[in-house]
Order: sequence, then structure tokens, then C-alpha cells
Amino acid sequence: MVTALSIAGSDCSGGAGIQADLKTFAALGVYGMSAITTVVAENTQAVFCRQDIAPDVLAAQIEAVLGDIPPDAVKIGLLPSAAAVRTVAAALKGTALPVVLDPVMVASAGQTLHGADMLEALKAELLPLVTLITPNLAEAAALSGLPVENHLQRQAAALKLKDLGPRVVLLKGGHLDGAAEDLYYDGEGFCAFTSPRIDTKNTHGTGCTLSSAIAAYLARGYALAQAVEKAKAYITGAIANGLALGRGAGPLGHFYLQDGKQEEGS
Ligand SMILES: Nc1ncnc2c1ncn2[C@@H]1O[C@H](COP(=O)(O)OP(=O)(O)O)[C@@H](O)[C@H]1O
Ligand SMILES: Cc1ncc(COP(=O)(O)OP(=O)(O)O)c(N)n1
Repeated sequence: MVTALSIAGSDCSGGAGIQADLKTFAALGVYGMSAITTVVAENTQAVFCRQDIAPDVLAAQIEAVLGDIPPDAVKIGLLPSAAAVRTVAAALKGTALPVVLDPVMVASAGQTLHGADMLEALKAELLPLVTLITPNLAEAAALSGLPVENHLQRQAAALKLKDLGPRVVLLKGGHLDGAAEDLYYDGEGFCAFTSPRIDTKNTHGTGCTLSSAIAAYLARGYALAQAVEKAKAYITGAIANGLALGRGAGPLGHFYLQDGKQEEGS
């Protein structure tokens, strides 16, 4: 059985965070496990409050998984503090696992999801350990300190992020106008993974879903660029099959592949 671990926050409304990751793993035929970093009270409209998990309990969750059911890949989502970043970095150092990092900072509803000390720790201690980082436009600007308003600026930001240590940078374009173009940079060259923009308000959890789908495909043995290509196809379908639940940005539809359609190559 192919396995993957998500280290991320809990979204009680089920659209983002650990809940989105586990649904994605299941939809893609991967046995999912979780280490929860923080419990967020949120829904399709707003974030209300959060309770961060103590670093020793976070470390114990990761150790419990790694020591018994070693995952084939790891996805990291919301890390609420520098202490959480350091805990995860210490737990993963020396494991040689493929690690996908979604550097979550702000919920689509607008609220910041981390403490002020998180950003510097993420850059210094975690980015050198990860295989692939998937910032959205705002996250890329915050991490690189560069503007990302046009294509050339986004390329420059990707170069700067690559210098911080990940093997590959995938700068997501979900918040661009026009096509949803994600820029992929592996240190040798750029390529774009692009889909038409889907006109919907139900986009809660798009970043979580894309990064966990990439982790699932890496766990299944796909090479990096191919894992991103397949994950992009999965997220596009999940957005197209989004669910009109709640009064705000509704969640994605994760199980559309099982509605009589088979995933190619599975
Ligand atoms: N309306 C949309 N139509 C098609 N693809 C989208 C849409 N919104 C986001 N995406 C895609 O979803 C993925 C997540 O991107 P993004 O929304 O930028 O992340 P985040 O949730 O972290 O802000 C990317 O592959 C992006 O291109
Ligand atoms: C617990 C938790 N983790 C992450 C997010 C952010 O999710 P993301 O997929 O990046 O995007 P939005 O749905 O917020 O656009 C979250 N809200 N909660």
C-alpha cells in the first residue's frame, strides 16, 4: 500500500487543511496519515480562532507515524509558529523522504494563520529540506521579498525562492487574472502548468489539495514534473466539481474520479 503523511492544520469545516489532504490521498489511492499542527475554527466564510498544538505533541505525532508506518511522501501545510517549523524540520532531517511544502500564510477569507516569527524560521530551517514548495502569489512575495505582478517578476521570485533550498519551486497562479498558470522552476529552466480559469466561488482548499495531490503522486512513484502535471489535472477537476456548501467559498469535489470515471494510468 502506498502511504503519505500530512503535517498540517485542522479545518473543522472540512474544506482545507488535514481534512482536504486526507480526502485527496484517498481519492488518489494513497493511505493517508496526519500530524496536526494547529486546530482552526473556520468555515467557508471566516476564521474565528485557533489553538496551536504543543511542539512536543506535534513531534510525538510525527515520530509515532515515522516509527511504525514510514510514509512514501510527506506534505506540509499550515505551520503556525517558529516552534512548529523547528519541530517539523528536526523530525524530517535525514529522512530522505519526498517533501512537498505548501507555505500557508493567509486563509482565502483573509485572516493570517500564523505567528510573526514563522516566516524567518521557515526560510532558514525548512526550505533547505524540502523537495518542492508551492507558494501562491502572496506567499511568494512574502518569502522572496520581491513583487510578483508580471511574468518576469514571478520568474525572478522563483529564482530567489530556489536559492533558499528547495529542489523545485511551483509558483501558483490561482489568484492571477485569466488562465490559472502555475510556474515550475527546477534550477535548470521554467515551464508552466496551465488550465483555463473556472468561474466559481467554491475554491476553499485549492492550495491544500494541489500540494497533497503532488505528494500523493510522488508517493506513487511519479517523477516531480509528472507528479505536478497529474496533480494539476486533479485540482482542475476538483474545482470543476466544487460543492455549493456553506455561505462563502465552498469546498472542492474530491471523488469525481470515482463517479464511473477511471484515472488514466491507475
Ligand atoms: N478558478 C480557478 N480555476 C482553475 N484553477 C484554479 C482556480 N483557482 C485556483 N486554481 C488552481 O488551484 C491551485 C491552487 O492555487 P491557488 O489558489 O493560487 O492557491 P492557494 O489556495 O494557496 O491560494 C493552482 O493549481 C491554481 O492554478
Ligand atoms: C487549517 C487550514 N490550513 C490551510 C488553509 C488554507 O488553505 P488553502 O488551500 O491554502 O487556501 P484557501 O482555501 O484558504 O484559499 C486553511 N484555510 N485552513
